[in-house]
Amino acid sequence: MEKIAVLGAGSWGTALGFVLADNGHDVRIWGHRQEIIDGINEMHENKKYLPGVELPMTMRGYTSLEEAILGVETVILAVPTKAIREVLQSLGKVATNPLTIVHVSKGIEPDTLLRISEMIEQEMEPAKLQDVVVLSGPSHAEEVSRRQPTTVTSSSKNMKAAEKVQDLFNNHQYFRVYTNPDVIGVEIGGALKNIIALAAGITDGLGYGDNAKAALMTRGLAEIARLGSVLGANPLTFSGLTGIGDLIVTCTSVHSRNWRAGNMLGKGHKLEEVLDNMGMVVEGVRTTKAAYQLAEKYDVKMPITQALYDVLFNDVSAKAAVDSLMSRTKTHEMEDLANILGERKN
Ligand SMILES: NC(=O)C1=CN([C@@H]2O[C@H](COP(=O)(O)OP(=O)(O)OC[C@H]3O[C@@H](n4cnc5c(N)ncnc54)[C@H](OP(=O)(O)O)[C@@H]3O)[C@@H](O)[C@H]2O)C=CC1
Ligand SMILES: O=C(CO)COP(=O)(O)O
Repeated sequence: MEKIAVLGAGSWGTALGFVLADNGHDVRIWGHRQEIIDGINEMHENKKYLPGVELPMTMRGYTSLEEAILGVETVILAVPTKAIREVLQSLGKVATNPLTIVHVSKGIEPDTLLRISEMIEQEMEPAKLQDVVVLSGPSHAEEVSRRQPTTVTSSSKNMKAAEKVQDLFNNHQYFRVYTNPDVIGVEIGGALKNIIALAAGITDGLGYGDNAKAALMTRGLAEIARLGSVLGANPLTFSGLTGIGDLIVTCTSVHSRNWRAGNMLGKGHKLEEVLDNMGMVVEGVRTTKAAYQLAEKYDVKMPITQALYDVLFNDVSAKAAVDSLMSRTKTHEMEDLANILGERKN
């Protein structure tokens, strides 16, 4: 049994705290909203982010970060990518011992183009950072917190740390954790699938069918793998849980905020209105900007990302974006991947 702090009292932080508490750990969940933390402590429910789920008594909520991390060696970082730096800066001020930081967020920072593990290494003083681990995979909070079978992957430069996190979370009833040493591939797959889920929501919203969604998922995975390989990922990771697995769950589930946001865009709603209505993070919007910038920087073809960027930020209509994708110059399906694999061999 270990004392573990979860930073972020949203859907995912709460659901992961639930798994850790089920596994017998002493879980301290930190959030910055008093009413959410009061709800967790007094009603054993996170009414805004996981309504209807009875949280274990052993899960305590805190609004003081200093109190939440007292005596803790492992911290789960579960806030949206946009809030990561702010939370790490607060953490750095109150941490007194080296921490293993397990991040579970799925995004890339626009402009710096950093993955989250890189942001953590940049923000935390080395004396306060033991290891960085990423936990990612096809896993909606709504299903995990109802103990429905789920599989995820734990990844770190230090495989011993990845295995420790595997042991902390693994639950024989409903939460199976694999390991993978490819941190780049795991983070890129998890972040970029949100772009494709937005696009899949858009085609559903436009009234297109399963053929369109299958095309987006398949060609979407091809462009994720193309960029990921250039960034140093193992291409095989994209056929795993954090690649195709997460792409499937996010593009096909009504739980997905990215899919739901895309669906509203496809039905003609404006981006601002969609984001205001969601009330939860839609990571794919900022990540589309970051991936667009990465594609330009590394000269990687990412037509779906580029089309979505135009819909989100250049006022191009969803229908026009689909038309432009369909009328692109004809090409060989495997051409780009064959080139990448050729380059990796040389
Ligand atoms: N939900 C899911 O099923 C899964 C989510 N993820 C990833 O987990 C990450 C977190 O998402 P999720 O929990 O779903 O998001 P939610 O929108 O459900 O919750 C986000 C939480 O973070 C809090 N927060 C935002 N900014 C700050 C800040 N500056 N300081 C402290 N707390 C802050 C929010 O507080 P407030 O109420 O004030 O906004 C809220 O409690 C994302 O990267 C997502 O992609 C990964 C796998 C599954
Ligand atoms: O990452 C997720 C499932 O694996 C959650 O996706 P959304 O953020 O689109 O809800």
